Amino acid sequence: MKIFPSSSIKKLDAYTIEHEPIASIDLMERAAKALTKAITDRWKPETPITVFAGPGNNGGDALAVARMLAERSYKVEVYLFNTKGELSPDCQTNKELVEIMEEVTFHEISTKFVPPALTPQHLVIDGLFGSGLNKPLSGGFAAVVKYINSASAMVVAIDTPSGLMGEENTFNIKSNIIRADFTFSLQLPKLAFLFVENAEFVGEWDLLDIELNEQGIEETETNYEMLEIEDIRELMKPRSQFAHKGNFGHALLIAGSKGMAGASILAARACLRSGAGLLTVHAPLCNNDILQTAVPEAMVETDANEMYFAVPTDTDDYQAVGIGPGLGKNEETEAALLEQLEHCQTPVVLDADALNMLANHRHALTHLPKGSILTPHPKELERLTANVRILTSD
Ligand SMILES: NC(=O)C1=CN([C@@H]2O[C@H](COP(=O)(O)OP(=O)(O)OC[C@H]3O[C@@H](n4cnc5c(N)ncnc54)[C@H](OP(=O)(O)O)[C@@H]3O)[C@@H](O)[C@H]2O)[C@H](O)CC1
Ligand SMILES: [K+]
Repeated sequence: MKIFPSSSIKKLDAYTIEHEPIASIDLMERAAKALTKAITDRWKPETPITVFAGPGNNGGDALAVARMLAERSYKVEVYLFNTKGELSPDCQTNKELVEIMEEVTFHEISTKFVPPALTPQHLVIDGLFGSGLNKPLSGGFAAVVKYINSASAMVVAIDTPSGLMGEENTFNIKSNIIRADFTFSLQLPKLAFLFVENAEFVGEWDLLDIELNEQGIEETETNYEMLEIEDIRELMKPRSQFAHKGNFGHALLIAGSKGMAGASILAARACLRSGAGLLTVHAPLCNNDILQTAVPEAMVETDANEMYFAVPTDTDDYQAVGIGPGLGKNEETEAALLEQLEHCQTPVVLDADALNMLANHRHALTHLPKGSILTPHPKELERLTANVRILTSD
């Protein structure tokens, strides 16, 4: 699934509006219906609802949701923040529709805001800002966010938690971002949802289909994509009825050391599970019996060293080589790794300790065989890239 930066989302809306075609107010109505369904599926009509709406289309969505919930007998109170005396056209239209409803308690805030009581039974709907946020929140809006965050009510964010930038939040102010329990995002997830440091703001998130134009999504380029199970499924090649282990390549795994047999077992199982026909694990003698018992499907080639990887092996007969899990960082292992890579013509997957050791020998990364893959976790990546900027600018 493609992930678009906030700057492209407006274009995708516009594409749908032009090509479906649909009036933008009707697209908002569609979004509000989907949001209302997601809310009414989870919260009963007895739930008191407080809606916080901003001046843009995120606020417009929130006002339309307020109207639809009131039509379904929910008790709804609305706070529309119109501090500049200017609302987006669709927000204005939805304001006019909701403010006349007897069932809704409506407040338009231009200057003074007296915060409402929010109990643990309340559901807050955050429609202050969505994909149109262009800088971190401050001033009055930040105060409203802090108030909502300090309350014990449940919070549902429309499209995105208000205050969270769609992509880059390194310099954002954490206390000025809504901490939602649920985020119902319209059609597409925001890149920011996928970063662990934003989980406290986004809460549980779900995508609501608002039928944005498929062709628009296809034609619009983006640097980000989220791999889903369907994408992986498409990569899997069908196997013929008469296929056998000899048809699916022979992998070599250089892994494990004394006390780290587990890493080599997990990597060996993963390698076989991902489809390699044959697997040989190059391991120190001390791990031989463990490996042969735990992963009988794999062959074991023992290193001349009993405890750790110390002697490079011939890789010519293999189609892929995995190096790293549980290797340890012994000096001899480090030397063996460098020598192994120097002579290796077969694509390698470098993981774990192989990456940790290569952090001190980055030159070795420049002549890896074509098709090689590095799989660092964030800490390993940090070690690998430490001081890179300083090194390249010198
Ligand atoms: N396809 C879809 O996803 C659909 C989305 N919809 C909803 O629309 C919003 C995006 O609406 P938009 O009007 O573009 O933007 P916002 O509502 O998020 O906010 C715009 C206003 O906010 C002001 N702004 C921006 N940053 C700040 C800030 N830090 N402090 C104060 N004010 C801020 C901005 O004013 P400027 O003068 O700064 O431009 C705007 O007034 C999307 O999230 C969905 O909820 C559609 O309803 C359906 C299709
Ligand atoms: K929001």
